[in-house]
Amino acid sequence: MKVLVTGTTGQLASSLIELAAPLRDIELIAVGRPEFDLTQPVPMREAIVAARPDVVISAAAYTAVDRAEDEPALAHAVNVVGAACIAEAAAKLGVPIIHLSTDYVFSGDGRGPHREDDETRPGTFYGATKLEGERAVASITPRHIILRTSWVYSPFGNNFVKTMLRLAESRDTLTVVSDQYGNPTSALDLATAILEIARQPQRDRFGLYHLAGTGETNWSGFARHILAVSRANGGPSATVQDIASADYPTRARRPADSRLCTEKFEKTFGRRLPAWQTSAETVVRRLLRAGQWPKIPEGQPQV
Ligand SMILES: NC(=O)C1=CN([C@@H]2O[C@H](COP(=O)(O)OP(=O)(O)OC[C@H]3O[C@@H](n4cnc5c(N)ncnc54)[C@H](O)[C@@H]3O)[C@@H](O)[C@H]2O)C=CC1
Repeated sequence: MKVLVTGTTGQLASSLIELAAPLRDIELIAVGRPEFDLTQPVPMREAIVAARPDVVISAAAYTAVDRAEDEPALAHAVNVVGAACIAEAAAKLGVPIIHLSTDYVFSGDGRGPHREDDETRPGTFYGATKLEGERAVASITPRHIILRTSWVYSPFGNNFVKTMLRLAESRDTLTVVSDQYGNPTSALDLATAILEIARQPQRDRFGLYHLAGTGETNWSGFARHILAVSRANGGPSATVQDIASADYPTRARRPADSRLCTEKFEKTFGRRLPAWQTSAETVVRRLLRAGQWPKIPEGQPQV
């Protein structure tokens, strides 16, 4: 079967490309910049229709949470108009779309874990555009599986794991916020689950789901685990000191508790993602083996 993914360099798209490469039953086609830009979604929509995939995975997004506050039009163009155009292509072909969304649709002021039908109230422009994107996709085609995920990391792109390793190379102590709770999710785990869904997109499974790594932590707990694994494997290490979000002001205010309840996904698809600690260990060890982690991303590393 042909599976098309939007984005060619993102964490999830890269994970899908890597995992699908050895598979005989899946031909993965990745479309993205520079040829296809979601701010010019019509050519992308036409390219998708012309490729005639059996399933579309809408993974590309404007994910710069802080910058979105200052570039609302661009974030909206990509996350709402772009997402809608991808859904239109899937609808035109009559094939299912698997669309990615975020825990940041929740304000995080209440207590998690959040269920799919809990009240959404994004506190960031990024979260607001992702929520509007979800709604656009759902209104364009009933053949949708919308997956809200959280705190994504992987061997690819920029993410919190790489940032912690990089910072630990040059600092003895890292200060990390300890009052924001969530579920770290390996893009490789997410991609594995998505490929499985793509193989069997039954009608009675269409809908909105939460899908994230099993277990929960806060950012400083996540950092401690990353650095403990790194230390045990001869990589960089540092002491992690807890700080409050109030002491680490960011342009966009992050949810305090954006934990996702994944029960609905587990009941429907009969599986859950591995424990976040195990998957984080796999990614840290892989990064250490590769011996490199790209430069620290601009601004806050959290999405
Ligand atoms: N990274 C995270 O922590 C989280 C991500 N998500 C969602 O999961 C999905 C996958 O995220 P990641 O792979 O981590 O994101 P990423 O930031 O690693 O990759 C985003 C991809 O979108 C592409 N993109 C951005 N603007 C584009 C445009 N104008 N035209 C074409 N492509 C464009 C980028 O080139 C990149 O390939 C996204 O929908 C994101 O909103 C949800 C929760 C957390």
